[in-house]
Amino acid sequence: MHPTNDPNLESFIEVDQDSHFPIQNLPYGLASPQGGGDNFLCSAIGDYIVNLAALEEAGLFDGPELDGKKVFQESTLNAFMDLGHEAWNEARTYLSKLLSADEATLRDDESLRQQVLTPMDKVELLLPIDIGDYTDFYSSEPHATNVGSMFRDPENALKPNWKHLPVGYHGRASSIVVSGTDLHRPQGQILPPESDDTPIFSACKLCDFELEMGFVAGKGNELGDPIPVNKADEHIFGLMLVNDWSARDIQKWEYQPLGPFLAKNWATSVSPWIVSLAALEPFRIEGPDQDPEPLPYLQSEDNWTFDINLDVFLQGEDMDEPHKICASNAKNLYWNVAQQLAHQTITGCNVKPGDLYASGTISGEEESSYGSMLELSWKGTDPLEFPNGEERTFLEDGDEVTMTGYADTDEYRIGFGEVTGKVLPPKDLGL
Ligand SMILES: O=C(O)/C=C/C(=O)CC(=O)CC(=O)O
Ligand SMILES: [Ca+2]
Ligand SMILES: [Mg+2]
Repeated sequence: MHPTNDPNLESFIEVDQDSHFPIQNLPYGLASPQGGGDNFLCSAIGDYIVNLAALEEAGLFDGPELDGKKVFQESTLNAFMDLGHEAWNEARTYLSKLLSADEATLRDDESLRQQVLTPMDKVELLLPIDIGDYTDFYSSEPHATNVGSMFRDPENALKPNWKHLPVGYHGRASSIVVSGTDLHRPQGQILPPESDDTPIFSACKLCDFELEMGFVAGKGNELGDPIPVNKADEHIFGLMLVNDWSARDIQKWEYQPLGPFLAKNWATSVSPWIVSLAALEPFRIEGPDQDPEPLPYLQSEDNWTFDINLDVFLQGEDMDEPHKICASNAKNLYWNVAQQLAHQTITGCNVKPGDLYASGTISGEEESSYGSMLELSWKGTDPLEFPNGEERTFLEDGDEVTMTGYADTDEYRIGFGEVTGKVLPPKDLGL
């Protein structure tokens, strides 16, 4: 085990047992101080934000990879990600040491601590990466089976390609927003119930979320040179929570034969934190049996996956608190991130630092682990009931959806924080 993952490692900063941010995590983000001042790239420990720009400025990242670099003075993580996995590991090792209980450099320097540590509730967290391209896969078998059954044919829910390749589509990067951004219900073409072929213009009536995880590409590849599946780790910087908001009625009418288009381009929300692959290393578990055996370019050594708990909460305007409506896990994915990246690039397609690759909706076998309203309410036929007597088939105006994710051991928890967003009423477009 890498020393930065040692469960016995402790920081001089107190961290609650159930905090998402023990010293073994050290996620990456971008903070904006509430009282004004410049944004800065950061990490987190317990209830504190760690200013990476200040640590760099103080010359404390002085290893062979990072010495003299100014990557943390930037307004996104892209330049740092472009340095590659050896630089990421060096930053993690140095940060882990600086924050550890038996290292005096930061612990005993009051003025440096003032510059570097800020209570988390004194900053706003922004999107820490510049996302050039966004791909969304479709990699959970229960989800693909459920959607295939509802949209097409329950007898042939999975298309013949599904177990041979990680099905995906190219999404829209410009509308990716950070947690806390509220969104207007989208409008567009939908089919009214009385027609099979003549659409109307309407606000979306079947507004949905999708529980997903995304990985962020770090170092890219040259056009023409695929990333081999067992080298994918070196190109994946870390993981985020993703809510791929979806307009199911727009989708149902527009999607054939090229796949989702406007149904999913109006917003995709992500957590402000990127958790590194290095921090998730202890949570790699054996993946599902893949039968038929994938083609060689998709054969991932040890066929691993991640064990990460994922929960979804919904709070309507008249509800006193958020209610858990889904408990799923990243291990419900059939295809892992290495296979997804190998597949994305096998044609020679190049990826760039900051590209986002979402997993697809992560549903498990149990109804309580379905990762979308479409599945939870079974296309609106089986409403969810809430303690205040309200029901939901799809999202209503004012509904706030919050997703959270964490991997657990007995000793500590590696969390992603949360991704949250509220559905606002449709804008008046004067149409
Ligand atoms: O099966 C379909 O027609 C499309 C299903 C989806 O909603 C695509 C999608 O966003 C992938 C996913 O989240 O799993
Ligand atoms: Ca999706
Ligand atoms: Mg989207």
